[in-house]
Amino acid sequence: MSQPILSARNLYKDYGDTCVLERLNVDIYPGEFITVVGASGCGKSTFLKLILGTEQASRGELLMDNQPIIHEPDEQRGIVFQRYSVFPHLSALDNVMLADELSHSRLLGKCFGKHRQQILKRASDMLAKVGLSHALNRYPHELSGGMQQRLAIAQALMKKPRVLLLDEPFGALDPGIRADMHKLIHELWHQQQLTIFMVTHDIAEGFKLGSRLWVFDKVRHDPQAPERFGAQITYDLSLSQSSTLKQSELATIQQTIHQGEPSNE
Ligand SMILES: Nc1ncnc2c1ncn2[C@@H]1O[C@H](COP(=O)(O)OP(=O)(O)OP(=O)(O)O)[C@@H](O)[C@H]1O
Repeated sequence: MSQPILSARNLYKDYGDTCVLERLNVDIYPGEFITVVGASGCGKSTFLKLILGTEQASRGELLMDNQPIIHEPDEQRGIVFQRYSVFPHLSALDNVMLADELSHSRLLGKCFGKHRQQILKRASDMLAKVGLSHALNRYPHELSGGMQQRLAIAQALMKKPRVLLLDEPFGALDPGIRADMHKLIHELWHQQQLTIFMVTHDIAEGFKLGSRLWVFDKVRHDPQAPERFGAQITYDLSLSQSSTLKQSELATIQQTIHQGEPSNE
């Protein structure tokens, strides 16, 4: 088996006195598609931020290629949020070109001549890959929700990241559009040989898309001090074996995800 691309070793994340994540010990291998579910506020986005490098572990280690992860975002890690991943004042094409232009010309953020032509070609190809060839010059507010997420994915992939982080990327989309996005993300996963983490509130989406599904939940509770203990990975399922999942386990996972939400009864 290949070496892990990422490893958590006794990883904790606290905010002040609140423990959000505790004692995570896990290896992630190149090419895995990990879907992450869990109750609201249990620390799913925090885990993505630790991988992205915008947050740091409070204790323990997060390793990438067996080295401590770099504590700032870099080209190896791309992220797409549910909303607001793209710049509203730039056209689709300019949004996708921006990171490359900035890395060639930090001062101006604009390239000229041959460099610009190369970046333009790559950006157009990337937008074609996500099905946005017809919308190169449109601004984000002129795009539908699904198109905006396609744009955000194109932008994140321009730097050829090895790890793609998706924080509820399809949560705001209609079901039909979601199905199209599922197809797209699966194609890109294979084509670009990505390792993907995707947070979702939709367990069916988690099972459908992932090669591995994690459930985050607290295993220890202190009623006097709810902030004392953080979430751990309580289920780590290889989805090729998901058929062996018992109905009772599925019900438990569903309960875990929806705990704390108002009931409809
Ligand atoms: N910068 C921060 N400072 C202090 N507390 C924070 C910060 N970021 C997150 N938290 C807290 O950490 C906990 C986990 O937040 P996080 O956003 O990771 O949860 P989540 O599982 O992604 O939730 P949701 O499903 O609702 O998006 C929450 O209690 C949140 O209030």
